[in-house]
Amino acid sequence: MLSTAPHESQFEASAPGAESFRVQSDKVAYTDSHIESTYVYRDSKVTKAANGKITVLPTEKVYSFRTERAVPRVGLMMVGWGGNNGSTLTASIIANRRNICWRTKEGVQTPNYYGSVTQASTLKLGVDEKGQDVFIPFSNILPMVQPNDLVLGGWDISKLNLAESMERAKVLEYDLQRQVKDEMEALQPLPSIYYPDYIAANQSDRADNVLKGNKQDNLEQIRKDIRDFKAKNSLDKVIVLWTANTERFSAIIPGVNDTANNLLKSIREGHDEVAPSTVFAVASVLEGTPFVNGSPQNTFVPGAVELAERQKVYIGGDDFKSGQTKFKSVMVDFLVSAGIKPIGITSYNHLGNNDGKNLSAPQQFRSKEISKSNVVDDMVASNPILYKKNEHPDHIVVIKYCPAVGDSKRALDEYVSEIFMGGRNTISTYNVCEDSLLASPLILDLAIITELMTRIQYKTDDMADYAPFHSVLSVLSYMLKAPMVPAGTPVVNALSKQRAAMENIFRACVGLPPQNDMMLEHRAF
Ligand SMILES: NC(=O)c1ccc[n+]([C@@H]2O[C@H](COP(=O)([O-])OP(=O)(O)OC[C@H]3O[C@@H](n4cnc5c(N)ncnc54)[C@H](O)[C@@H]3O)[C@@H](O)[C@H]2O)c1
Ligand SMILES: O=P([O-])([O-])O[C@@H]1[C@@H](O)[C@H](O)[C@@H](O)[C@H](O)[C@@H]1O
Repeated sequence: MLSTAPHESQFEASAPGAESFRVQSDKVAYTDSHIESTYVYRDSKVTKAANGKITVLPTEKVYSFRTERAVPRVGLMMVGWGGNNGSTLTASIIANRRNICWRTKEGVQTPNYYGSVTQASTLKLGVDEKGQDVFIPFSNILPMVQPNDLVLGGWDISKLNLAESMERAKVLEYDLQRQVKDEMEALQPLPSIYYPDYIAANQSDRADNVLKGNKQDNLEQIRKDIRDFKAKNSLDKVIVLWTANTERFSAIIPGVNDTANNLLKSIREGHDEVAPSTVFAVASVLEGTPFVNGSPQNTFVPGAVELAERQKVYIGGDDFKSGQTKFKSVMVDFLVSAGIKPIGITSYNHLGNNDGKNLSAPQQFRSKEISKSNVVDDMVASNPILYKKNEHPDHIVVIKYCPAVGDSKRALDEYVSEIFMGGRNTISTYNVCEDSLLASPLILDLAIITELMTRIQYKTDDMADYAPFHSVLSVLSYMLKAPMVPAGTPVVNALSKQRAAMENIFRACVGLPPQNDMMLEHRAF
């Protein structure tokens, strides 16, 4: 009998910062300071004998997790604070914090955090006594920083204050801008590092707020800025996040940036091949402050990664996955997992904001082309039925600068696939991505989840004590086009897998099993 019952579910939300639920299990303990869980991590080990016979052995490994419950006072320092993303996020947090509403031709708008996975998505906690799903806000799974509580600051090579930057960005409606203007005017980006060779020459007219001195002076100044910001605002923690312009790639040079000590020496000596973003990353790591790269350049040269690992400081990147690429990481996952073979992916967009202006220069475009092009590799590699070894779809990335469209990027994509019996399927999409309105919530999630990870430790039976995760925070991959992972570990771009990994790690921290969607209770009864 076909059921016409509506799919009813429950939604349980709690006041910001209040405990939303307790897991009743002998595998979970709630102390005043921590949530402690014991989690059985199950997987399958596959072995292939010489005769080709494959054996699969289910495995179990016990992890103990502990999460500090106290949410600290957190500062977010953005590099490129005066940019479209930085100014849009800042104004939006002010609007949410003060519940500022504004009028548009559609009527009265209210502030929200749509597009943030932590603030505007939910996860299934379980089922109630009627078998109905119970959902909670994603942010309720573990104690997380509330966006409204973030203390914002940062640097920019442009000396405009945040109100002038917001006006220059032309992202937010005037009626909202006018209501936050006073508070935004008081926000002034700190002078920043400017090495003209690293960003497009067309950015030079913005560079009127620039640090003097050599690279070592710059490093020490940025470290001091972080310390001063933390002290001035009585912060417990700071997260530094790069949302400044896309830089050209740095050449990886043995003896220059291949090890932590060589990189520190190169900064002392003022070597040309050390980018501003790498100086910021080194400064952050030396201050014990996590650093996240929202742009595509290779900020994290091998020496920077080694330094972060040595200092046990979290780093993450690269390049916010906000619209066109986010969609691509869903489309290709859908096609390949459905047994359909994409053979041509043509990814074109034009945008008219300053990001687009910077990307109109070849070297800066090349950085972006790399991060946008690699996003399908894991999905293609997962299906040798469709793809021979080293076979890939044709994947074209085109970005054009068109001032007329401003921040409202137009993404036109075409997916040509081989289907049943030699057939062809073509899917074309036209996606108007309001770039900064899509990227700003991701900056929130990157900061909030990075901070949460600094409060989670794990321990396995063969470890004497708890330890932090690996310094390269691959759990941030859902928000990033070119996810950084610990050396030798797999890169996952498929959006659904990225979200599941993040959710299930946090579920394990409160002793809950992974979400598996088997719904056996509705199938076998
Ligand atoms: N949807 C998106 O907006 C999106 C998605 C993915 C990646 N990104 C990346 O995020 C970054 C910011 O995007 P945006 O739209 O805000 O760009 P933007 O050009 O509006 O802002 C960048 C800001 O960085 C400043 N800047 C440049 N070099 C600097 C330095 N060395 N130190 C401090 N400030 C510096 C510029 O003056 C500018 O204010 C770009 O690299 C872009 O490629 C954006
Ligand atoms: O929408 P998305 O692909 O995730 O990301 C965007 C790109 O499509 C666009 O080409 C680029 O200019 C932006 O900086 C951003 O990277």
